[in-house]
Amino acid sequence: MSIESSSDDQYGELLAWGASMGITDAPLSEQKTHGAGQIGLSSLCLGHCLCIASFPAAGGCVWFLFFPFRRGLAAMRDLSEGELILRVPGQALMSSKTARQDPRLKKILDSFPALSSSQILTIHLLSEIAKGSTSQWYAYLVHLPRVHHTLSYFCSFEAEELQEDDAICTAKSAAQKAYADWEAARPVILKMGLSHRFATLKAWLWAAATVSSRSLHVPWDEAGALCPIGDFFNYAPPGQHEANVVSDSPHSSEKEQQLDDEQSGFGLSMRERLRDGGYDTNLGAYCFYARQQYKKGQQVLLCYGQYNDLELLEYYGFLLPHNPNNMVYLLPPDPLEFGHSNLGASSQHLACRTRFHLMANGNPSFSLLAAMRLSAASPALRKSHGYHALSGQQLSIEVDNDVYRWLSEKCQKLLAKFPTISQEDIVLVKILSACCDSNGSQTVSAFLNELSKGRKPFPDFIDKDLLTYSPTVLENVIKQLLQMMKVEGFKKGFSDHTKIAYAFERWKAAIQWRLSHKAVLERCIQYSNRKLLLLNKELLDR
Ligand SMILES: C[S@@+](CC[C@H](N)C(=O)[O-])C[C@H]1O[C@@H](n2cnc3c(N)ncnc32)[C@H](O)[C@@H]1O
Repeated sequence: MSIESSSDDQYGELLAWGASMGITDAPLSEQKTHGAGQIGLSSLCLGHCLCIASFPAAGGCVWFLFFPFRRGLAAMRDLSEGELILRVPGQALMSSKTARQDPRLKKILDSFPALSSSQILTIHLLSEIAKGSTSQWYAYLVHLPRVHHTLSYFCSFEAEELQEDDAICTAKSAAQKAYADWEAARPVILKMGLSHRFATLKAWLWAAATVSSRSLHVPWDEAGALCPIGDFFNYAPPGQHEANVVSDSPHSSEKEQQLDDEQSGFGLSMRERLRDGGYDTNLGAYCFYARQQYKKGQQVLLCYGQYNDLELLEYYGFLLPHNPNNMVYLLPPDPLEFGHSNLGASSQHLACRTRFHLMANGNPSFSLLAAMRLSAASPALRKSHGYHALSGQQLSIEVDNDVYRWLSEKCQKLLAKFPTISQEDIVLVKILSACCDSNGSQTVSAFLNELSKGRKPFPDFIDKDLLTYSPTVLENVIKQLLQMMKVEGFKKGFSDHTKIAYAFERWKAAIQWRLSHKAVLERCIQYSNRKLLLLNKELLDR
């Protein structure tokens, strides 16, 4: 078993509370044999299929800072694909419905009709936490994570470190939206008479991020519901086994390209999307199914939906080492860029921007390729053979030549706009990881001390292989670290090692995000250049 099973002591009360609420991982047949009303046959709600466990968090964990482990659910025995593995009855969920079951909260909420569902759920969470041990969800609430690193937490420096305009804008908007939501919800929190600490922006950010990163879809409320125990499942992206993210091999056919496009777009099979489970109105419970076979001890994962890297960071505060659904949006060129008139060219580009993107493996999406081919074709060719492009076919070798040259140059230009190169990002991530992983706060402070004394050789705890990087790369990295030390938030937090370490984690996440963004552009350049070589050969052979 590559995991550490968490003792029943630590989660004993939660598991017993879960059983009393009817949460169970026992098979439905047992419930039938023993009759309804005896769902919790065992005194603990887990143990038949699942247990709470800690898994090594290498590569993907952002918020479990000083603990290189991530909590999740493990298989207690071999599980087969499609097996029902957990049921959480509706009465155990926290949603806007249960918010309105609290008569005091309902009365106040009724006088604030403009609040969104997410705001209501966030207020509900804060109000239950404020109740302490008298809350019916107390046993669950005490196990919620204390820290999140969703984009709403990013300060201006951290947002800018994403280095890409759309991403920076998304991060800043997330922080602004959280602030605006808090301002609008604060009168409700104050009217409820909760203590001042529950009305702070800090408390709001935490509660809103908890809702964002843990709520599951329910049919009756767009904010979803908090689902005790069910929200212990960590995430696996859809289509993980089909997509070959790291492969650099070009597509052998346009058909294959279309298939990839569909898998990473709207073409996921219903089965792929739904087999994880959802709220079952017949059973009156949230039901979870094994999405694949699991061996005893393996981590059981849940697909929360299809997200690119920025969305994972925005809603969940973490990044996957390889996300098959990552993408880089890219608007197709205007025909004018190829010296052709744009009369008669499609003007739908802005309307369906998301369909124009580079996929995680660097290949253009089906729609982007079709649009580039149409733009690169002469008006006459566009008119006579444009439909070929729309069905994924080449219009001519010359057109494809122009397309892939444009694409390669475009990606090079985009890469050149970034203030750092990938190698510098890699070194920075290594340094920040060393700061956060080894000795936690002590390491951070030792590191900052070394830096403030202007010592150029990296402190001992930093990976020695850093010295194999070119002096220019290292100089630039040191410049960035020193620049970061001047940032107001960091300066103030120097005495608080935990705060600094959290800030390092967010900074690291921003750098990792831009690294994976650049990696897609780099893969696209390689892909386009390989295509150009093949096309040139075809031209010569003609
Ligand atoms: C619904 S909770 C899952 C359970 C959570 N690990 C816990 O201990 O409560 C979602 C959060 O878990 C973490 N998480 C989930 N899947 C992850 C993954 N594949 N890699 C890294 N972190 C993940 C992220 O912090 C995310 O916001």
